[in-house]
Parts: sequence; C-alpha cells; structure tokens
Amino acid sequence: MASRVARSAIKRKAADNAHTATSTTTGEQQTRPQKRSKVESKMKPESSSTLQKPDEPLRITEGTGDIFDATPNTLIIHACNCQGSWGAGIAKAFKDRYPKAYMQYVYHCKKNDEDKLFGTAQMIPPVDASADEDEDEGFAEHSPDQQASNVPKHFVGCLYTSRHHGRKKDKPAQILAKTKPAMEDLLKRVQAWNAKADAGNKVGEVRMCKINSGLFAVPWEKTKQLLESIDVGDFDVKVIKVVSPPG
Ligand SMILES: Nc1ncnc2c1ncn2[C@@H]1O[C@H](COP(=O)(O)OP(=O)(O)OC[C@H]2O[C@H](OP(=O)(O)O)[C@H](O)[C@@H]2O)[C@@H](O)[C@H]1O
Repeated sequence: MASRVARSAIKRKAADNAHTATSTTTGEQQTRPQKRSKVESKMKPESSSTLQKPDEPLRITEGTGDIFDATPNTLIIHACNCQGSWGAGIAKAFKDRYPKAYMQYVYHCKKNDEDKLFGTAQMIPPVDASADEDEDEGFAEHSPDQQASNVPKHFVGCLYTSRHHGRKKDKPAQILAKTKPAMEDLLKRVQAWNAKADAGNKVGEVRMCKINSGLFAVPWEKTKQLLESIDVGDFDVKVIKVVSPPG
C-alpha cells in the first residue's frame, strides 16, 4: 500500500515539478535560484501604500468555527515550511487528520530544494477519505470498513511561505514577500485541476486559517492585505473563507 502511495506521489511529482518551474511569479526564480535568497533577504514585501488594487480582488471573509468541519471537496489551506514538518500549531491538526496528505507534503519537501519551494504551493487532492490508494489522481472510493472512511474528502492546500520553522523561520518581511506568489500559485493549481476534474471532483469551497499569524509571527492584517491585492479575474476561486476557532 505504501508503495502505491509512493508511485502515486512520483507521478504527481513530475507534474508538480513541471508546474513549479513555470508558475512562480518572478522570472528570476526560474533562472537564478542560487542568488535569489541573498537578494530576497533584503527584499521588502509590497507595502500597503504600493499595493495595487486589482480589478477583481480576492475576497477574504472571516468567521469562527471548526475549519475542518467542511463539506466534501472543500480546499483547506495553511502555511507550511519547506522542511517537511507539520509539527505544531494548526499544521499538527492537519497531520493528525490527513496523514496521507502529510506523507505527500513530506515527499514534496524531500524531493524539492527549499529555495525552489519557497513562494510556491502544493495542492493535495483528497487522499485520506479511504485506505484505497489505487485510484487515479489521488481520489479514493469510500470504503466503510476502513478506519479512515469517516474522514471527509478534502483537498489540502500548502503555501510554502517560510523555508524553515522554529527559530530558523524566515523573517516576517520574507514570509510576506512569498505569501502572494504562493497563493497565486495555488489558485493556478486549483484552476488547472478544476479544468480537468469531473463535476463531482472539482474544488468547492475554499477555507483557510489566519496563515502566518501564529508560529510564523506575522500580523494577520498584513497577510490579509497582500492576499486582497491578488487579482482573481482569471480564477474560479473568488472568495476564501478564513475560519478561526471561537474565543
Ligand atoms: N485547530 C485549529 N483550527 C483553526 N485555527 C487554528 C487551529 N490551530 C491553530 N489555529 C490558528 O491558525 C493560525 C495559524 O497559526 P499556526 O501557528 O498554526 O501557523 P502559522 O501559519 O503561523 O505558522 C506555520 C508553521 O507552523 C507549523 O509548525 P512547525 O513549523 O511544524 O513547528 C507549520 O508546520 C509551519 O511551519 C493562527 O491564527 C492559529 O490561531
């Protein structure tokens, strides 16, 4: 079973790599990966005064509740490091709830250099709704006799907004500089997925926690402002619902 997961991940990796190489928003990322990190260490994110208001801005709505209590086909997004660790904060809750998605995240981090991942995204199709990995494109048949059968069929969205975690996490300015391209990358991936998926397998609602605002220590309002500067004119996803625990 594990080898099937690995084979499935390898197939996906080829597609992911091709996409990652072409979907980052700066040409510099594609041609000068070694020099980029030095340049970026001095880079400041767009300030609120320089943020351009797009024709059709991404809408961020906010509410309280259990982010995981979502209908099937919901995409649930969180911020990730590039080291393959979902060890704390909401990432730990993702790891507990979606262990197979976690394996795909780890695989993606092992196979890709952190500088290549930084500022990109990974969209993991539902893989935790069943123990049967023999499906195409990561989708699973519901199997009532399996332990994982009560896990809803959710997509997991990983935004690679920091190369490291803990004390080695990137500075808030660097995290912010990578948050917008990472989200744009994710929206492109959703668009590509939905263009090919059957009606019942398309991404539905899109949910997110207040990314970057906990262990990554970036004030939420700064992240929110950047996300609202994304133009969603070309995307199906127009709204992201931020769901926080009550209290
Ligand atoms: N169950 C829950 N339901 C809903 N919302 C929940 C929640 N639990 C916490 N929140 C909220 O979710 C927001 C983000 O806060 P977080 O600290 O989690 O994430 P972040 O984006 O700042 O940082 C990412 C790094 O944290 C991890 O830890 P490790 O690096 O592995 O150690 C990762 O792997 C990354 O590296 C804050 O509003 C929390 O109140």
